Amino acid sequence: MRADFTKMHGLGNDFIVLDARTRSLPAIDQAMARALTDRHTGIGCDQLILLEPSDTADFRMRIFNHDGGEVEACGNASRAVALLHGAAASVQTSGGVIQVEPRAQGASVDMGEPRFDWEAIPLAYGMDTATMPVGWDGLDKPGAVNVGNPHVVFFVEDADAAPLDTLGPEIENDPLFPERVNVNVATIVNREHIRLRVWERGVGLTRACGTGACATAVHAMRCGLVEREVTVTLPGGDLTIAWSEDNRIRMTGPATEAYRGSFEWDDFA
Ligand SMILES: N[C@@H](CCC[C@H](N)C(=O)O)C(=O)O
Repeated sequence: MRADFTKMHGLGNDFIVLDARTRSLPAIDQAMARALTDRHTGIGCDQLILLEPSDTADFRMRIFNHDGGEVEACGNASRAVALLHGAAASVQTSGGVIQVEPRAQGASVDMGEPRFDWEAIPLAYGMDTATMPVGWDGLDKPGAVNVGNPHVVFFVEDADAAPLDTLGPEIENDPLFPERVNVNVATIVNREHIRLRVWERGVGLTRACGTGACATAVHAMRCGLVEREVTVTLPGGDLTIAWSEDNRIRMTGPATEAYRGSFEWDDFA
């Protein structure tokens, strides 16, 4: 069987989107997700996105990382699917229901409420998630936030100089994080601007991470370091993140369709 896909990205964090909302597709397992996301022998991307019908929202978005693992949330993909859908919609994810709204050249997304309890991150044992008493070779005292998926955030002098390629995988796989974790290193430029690099769980270094931008901005706001609306500059470009008085995170930024294509399902199954 031939299957259609759309190749999209949000600030260079790229996706294969498969749309099974009106035409069902065979089940996707971890091995198939890995085969499709492979940049040498597959189509290649950071995340594979599968759209399906939903009983509780306008549609459901499932997210598979580059390593094939299925995860709960993806901020950049939320904007991409808003663009693809072409209208405001509620989207069921395993991290919660989010609200997407296409905008000129992108989308704005209500990402829901952040969670700070150590059990909700999740961490292996209890501690203060605003200033965690832990460290890894010079990266220390991070904060932890769950914005649908788990994040740890380090404030550093110079995010570009942080050794994320070596410490990222170490921290991602530390037993402190039973579900593993996305690792953010951030520099506060001023009260309205943060620079950020992200080591994504199940992927590695990416050009941008929407949930990482949300988690980092909210942690910086929780620490009183920035205003309740900030620009977060990632290697791939800028996102605007706001945390409202009623505890909801709004992310606004670009999304792009790169091209469409099709592939033979059995070649990857
Ligand atoms: N690229 C994403 C996050 C994708 C999932 C993440 N790697 C995880 O494992 O939680 C984003 O834009 O938020």
